[in-house]
Amino acid sequence: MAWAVRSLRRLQSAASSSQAVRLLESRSWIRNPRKVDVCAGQNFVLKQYSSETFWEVHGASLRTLSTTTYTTHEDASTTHEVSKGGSDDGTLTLTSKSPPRVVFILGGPGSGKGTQCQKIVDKFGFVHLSAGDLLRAEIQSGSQYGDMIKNMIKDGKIVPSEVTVRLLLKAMEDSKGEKFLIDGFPRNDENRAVFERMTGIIPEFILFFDCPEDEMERRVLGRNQGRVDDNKETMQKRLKVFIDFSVPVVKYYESMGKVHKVTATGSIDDIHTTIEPLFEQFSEAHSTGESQYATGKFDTSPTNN
Ligand SMILES: Nc1ncnc2c1ncn2[C@@H]1O[C@H](COP(=O)(O)OP(=O)(O)O)[C@@H](O)[C@H]1O
Ligand SMILES: Nc1ccn([C@H]2C[C@H](O)[C@@H](COP(=O)(O)OP(=O)(O)O)O2)c(=O)n1
Repeated sequence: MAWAVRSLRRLQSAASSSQAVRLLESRSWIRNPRKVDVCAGQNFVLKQYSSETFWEVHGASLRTLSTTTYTTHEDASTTHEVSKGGSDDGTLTLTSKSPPRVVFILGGPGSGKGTQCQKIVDKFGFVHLSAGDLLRAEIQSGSQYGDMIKNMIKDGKIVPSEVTVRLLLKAMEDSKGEKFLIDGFPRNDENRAVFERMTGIIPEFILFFDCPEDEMERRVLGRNQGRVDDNKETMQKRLKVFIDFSVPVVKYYESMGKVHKVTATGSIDDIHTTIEPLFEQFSEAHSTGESQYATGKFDTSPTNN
């Protein structure tokens, strides 16, 4: 979960008393691991610095910080008590970490996102996270949000972003992966903004499966997975939601030059062959330590218009 730590604007000693001592404020320290002495009983306020760097915070001998990492949000600093006891002084080690690499997989319902993700996972070792699967698992888990999620899915609506992003983040952290295919997300602008705000992650690129509506409907109605939303009535609503809310997100990323549009008709293998070079290029760029995220060098020109 080390990657989940947002970069820190500053790390302050912020004990409730007025003796709070600022430990770090300038940017210079963020480049290298840094050790900071702390005293028992202090609190620390962790704040985001920017979306470029992620931080791991370990307390060498501090009970409450040992192997703990933190996520901070743009609009909310997080206060952590370092130690409750009086004999637990120690050292914090701050280590910068690379953010995880994320590719968003978008396309209408039934356009083949999940099918292609599986093939990419098999070959390129990404962790595949389907937002829809996570929401369905949340229903099954008996969560307090279960009924709400189920009703919204049944009605073809988009579940509130805070719920979906929290599920995604947890799955990312649990997986311990470093590169992710996030499938069926972001489905609207709110999804996109909340994800960016909560993680600071900018996607490497977006793969958009372009499929005619009648083909999507045919596939969904033939999918036979017992889903509450794979019926004609809900499918009509999902297609409308897709056009009204998801297509604008694709356009947003298009304006950033991040979208690879893939024609989603044709055989499963042919479509895979079309998108494979994109992931080969991605793997090559990252095996040499380069990152589009960091360098802007990754070729994001569309593969198949
Ligand atoms: N290229 C394709 N041609 C025909 N059927 C496909 C193709 N890709 C996927 N399918 C089938 O269409 C259905 C929907 O695919 P899926 O990957 O679940 O779509 P999505 O994740 O976009 O909703 C599945 O039954 C799948 O087997
Ligand atoms: N980001 C997301 C993804 C899915 N959902 C909900 C609403 C969607 O209609 C359902 C099903 O999504 P899923 O991606 O599994 O399936 P389709 O691409 O529609 O076939 O889940 C959501 O609310 N927010």
